Amino acid sequence: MTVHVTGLRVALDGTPILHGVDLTVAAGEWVTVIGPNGAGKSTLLRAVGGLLPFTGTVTIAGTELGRLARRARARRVATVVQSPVVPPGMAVLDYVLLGRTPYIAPLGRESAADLTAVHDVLRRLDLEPFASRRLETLSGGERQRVFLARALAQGASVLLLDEPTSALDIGHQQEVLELVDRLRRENGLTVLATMHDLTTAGEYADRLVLLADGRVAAAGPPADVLTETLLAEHYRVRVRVIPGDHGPLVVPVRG
Ligand SMILES: Nc1ncnc2c1ncn2[C@@H]1O[C@H](COP(=O)(O)OP(=O)(O)OP(=O)(O)O)[C@@H](O)[C@H]1O
Repeated sequence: MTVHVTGLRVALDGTPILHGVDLTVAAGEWVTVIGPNGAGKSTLLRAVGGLLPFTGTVTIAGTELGRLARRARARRVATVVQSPVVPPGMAVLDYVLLGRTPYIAPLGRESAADLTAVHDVLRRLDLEPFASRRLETLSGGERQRVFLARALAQGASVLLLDEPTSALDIGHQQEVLELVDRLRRENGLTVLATMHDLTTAGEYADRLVLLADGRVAAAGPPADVLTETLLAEHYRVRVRVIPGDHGPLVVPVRG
């Protein structure tokens, strides 16, 4: 499903944060938003996920976000925010099952298909041994995988990922990103993510969007955005950009 964002403006508590962002993610494409702290990356993702009021237009497969009822929207778009609120005492299995809410009738019970979907995603994310554990007893990285599991269990065609691997060791980082990429290739999942690790961002995305002070400063294939000049200008850092097998490798160097 194509995501089309036009003239997106967001103000938080009266402070303008996004100043007219245009962005398209084609169906089955992976776009990652990069940019320095405070640039507005999370705000952008939350607005596209319908979690924040905004002006401008966001359409999902041609339908304006605001025209979709909550359940219909949840079947199309799943968002993993940076610090989800966790109901106290909830077991991993029950939390991931919440991802199936858009398919369960109000006051109804989950079906066998819902449970199969949940177990499938727990298996894919190495989370089966944690199924009955309370969420608050998990490590930060284990919990981050559970948040992703809930979003995947939602079965939406568009996945919004805000810093999905920030708490993961490099092994799990690669595993999680490869899984998302496989779902994208096999099921046509559309991915809009934010990431701080520029090399990883470039390795997995078809296109990068560099956000700075609430505006798009550059957009295009990773090699066009991950340049020493653009990164020096927007991150105030000296980097060396080295050609890699799956995109440029960005190495910070002492100035
Ligand atoms: N309620 C608020 N009132 C005013 N400004 C806010 C409010 N909430 C967030 N902001 C500001 O909005 C800006 C964008 O925040 P956002 O979290 O979207 O940035 P980000 O690019 O995701 O940053 P990071 O890389 O640090 O996660 C920040 O400068 C933040 O301080």
